[in-house]
Amino acid sequence: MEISPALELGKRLIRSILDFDSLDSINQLINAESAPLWYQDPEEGGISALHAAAFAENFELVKLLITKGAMWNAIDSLNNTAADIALSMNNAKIYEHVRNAGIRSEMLLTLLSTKSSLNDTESTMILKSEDDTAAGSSDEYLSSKLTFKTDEYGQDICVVNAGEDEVGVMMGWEKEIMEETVRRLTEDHDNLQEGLKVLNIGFGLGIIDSLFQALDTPPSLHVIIEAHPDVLAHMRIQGWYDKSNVRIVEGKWQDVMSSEDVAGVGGFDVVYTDTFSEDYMALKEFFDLVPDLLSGPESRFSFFNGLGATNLTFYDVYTRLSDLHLSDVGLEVGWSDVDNPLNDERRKERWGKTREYFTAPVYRLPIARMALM
Ligand SMILES: C[S@@+](CC[C@H](N)C(=O)[O-])C[C@H]1O[C@@H](n2cnc3c(N)ncnc32)[C@H](O)[C@@H]1O
Repeated sequence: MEISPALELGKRLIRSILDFDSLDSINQLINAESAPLWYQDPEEGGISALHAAAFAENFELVKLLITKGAMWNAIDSLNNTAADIALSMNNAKIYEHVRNAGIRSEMLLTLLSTKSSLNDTESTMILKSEDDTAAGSSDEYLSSKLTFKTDEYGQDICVVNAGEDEVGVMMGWEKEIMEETVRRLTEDHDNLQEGLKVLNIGFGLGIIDSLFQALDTPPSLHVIIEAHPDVLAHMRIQGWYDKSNVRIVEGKWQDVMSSEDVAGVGGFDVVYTDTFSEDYMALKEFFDLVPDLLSGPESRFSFFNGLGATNLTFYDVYTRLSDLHLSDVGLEVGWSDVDNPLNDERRKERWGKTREYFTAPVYRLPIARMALM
């Protein structure tokens, strides 16, 4: 097939890098001939020049390409970024260089998109979800029908249809992550004996809420914010509305934070959020509210750290971005690794027919507190 001269140059650049040509001749293609750095060669598995430089383990060239504007988050046909390739080759130096370029670029994009005039900037490639099915669009999700069922492997799941796929809103296998989260949120908490004041956003299967209720001393107050009508109906059938220490706030968290049941409480001992179909910008918006939701230095905050978890580099970038943004609002995060319970042979069984959304080998669990001055 005939391709344009510009694409031909892009192809030559990738070939030249893979052939270990000298930095001078590669520079010639980039600087004098303006070979396009964005080009991804379908005949080479969809790799870009940056991928090729990671394959060739050419650190100087990786640095040069990043300086010249190569896209750190381009993925090849196997869904790998250049950083993933460096990681698979155990090249920490290249991995960190590309990943750090990602963190810088996403920090900048978050900053730009919070300025009102640039609110809808198209360039937020990771931060903004481009999926307008129920899995990526909050409005679409909230008006979709949910199904609660036990799958063919005996696992409780709550699913929604997103385009052709069935996507898990919450799946039973996540229980181990929720258990560890509750343990770390409550262990040795100063107010544990008198009953914690807990705020949870997103009920799903009610796994984390059931764990809070099952504490030796149940919460003195347990506020749950939930937006989906089918989940609320499910909660009613299960008797959550009848529990004396539980208050259910119906609606999107974005709309109810100033309500008496949330702002009127005067601060919580534990705050957790785990919503669905929301992107990083929404999470960042929530982070900004957290200091006002906590009652004091003993209070703890956590969130389901699942964004980007189908790609190691993206997961790392999101995790570090969260850490930086939480520190901007005065919160210090302790991270711990929990083995992904899907690493074993049960993996295929656990996903059943649903779309996989968490494939990282470890879950990076955050526990944040007000940083001491
Ligand atoms: C992944 S599930 C939560 C699972 C829960 N952590 C558990 O342990 O079962 C996400 C929940 O958040 C709800 N949700 C999504 N967007 C929301 C929003 N903007 N405000 C409040 N709830 C929301 C969904 O309807 C769903 O019930």
